[in-house]
Amino acid sequence: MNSIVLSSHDLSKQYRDGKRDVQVFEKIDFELRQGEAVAIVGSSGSGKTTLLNLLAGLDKASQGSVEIDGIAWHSLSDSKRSKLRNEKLGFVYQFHHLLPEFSALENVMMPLLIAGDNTAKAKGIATQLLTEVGLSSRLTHRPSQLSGGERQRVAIARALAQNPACVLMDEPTGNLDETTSLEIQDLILRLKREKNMAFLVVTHDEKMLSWMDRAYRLSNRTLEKIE
Ligand SMILES: Nc1ncnc2c1ncn2[C@@H]1O[C@H](COP(=O)(O)OP(=O)(O)OP(=O)(O)O)[C@@H](O)[C@H]1O
Repeated sequence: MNSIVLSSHDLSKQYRDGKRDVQVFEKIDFELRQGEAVAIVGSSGSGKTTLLNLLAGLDKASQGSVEIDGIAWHSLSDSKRSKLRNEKLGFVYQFHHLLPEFSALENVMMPLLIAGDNTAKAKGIATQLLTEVGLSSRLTHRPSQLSGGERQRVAIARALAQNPACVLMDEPTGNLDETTSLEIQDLILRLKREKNMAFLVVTHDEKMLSWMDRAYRLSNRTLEKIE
């Protein structure tokens, strides 16, 4: 069986709201293995973003722990946590946050340059990734010159730049039409198959559930498996 990339144990989160504590969720046990695509759905305010941030080590749990490749986020210093996050995780959000003044190629090169690769190496890897997502003819286009689906594919290529074990996606098809959503679906399925990458997708799009390996609903402060 493929190894576990991301897991949570007894994970609880509460926020202090004025004088009272608001429990978002409690005692969540979760596992994501290499090569799996797993979805989490839930109504607005159910805690999906909070959970994603905890899994990514971007926020601290109230109780319980999250492990990435067997290492607990809370056992690391801030700098080691950032380093591990950059190495192991890729992020794709609905509003992809591409840098508007840079080309598709430069946007994908950026995390590699920040990680210390030289320009030639970063350019080579970014060109290959953009080719893999079907954008070899769009390398020099800026985000404003690309369609919504093309921008999302640039964001996916950028998330893959450091060959992460796991890609976390928040509403990856949220602002896309049906045809473009299907293209993103095909791309995720291919990357899963060819690179054995794990995908965790937070979505409102219930259509995505049909092609996921597993799906959960965040509701009543717990994660319920959707059968
Ligand atoms: N920093 C915070 N302080 C206090 N309460 C918070 C904070 N962040 C989130 N919450 C509350 O926690 C709950 C879960 O929020 P969260 O953003 O995780 O939900 P969500 O499922 O991602 O919602 P949506 O689908 O609308 O984005 C909400 O009730 C929200 O108001």
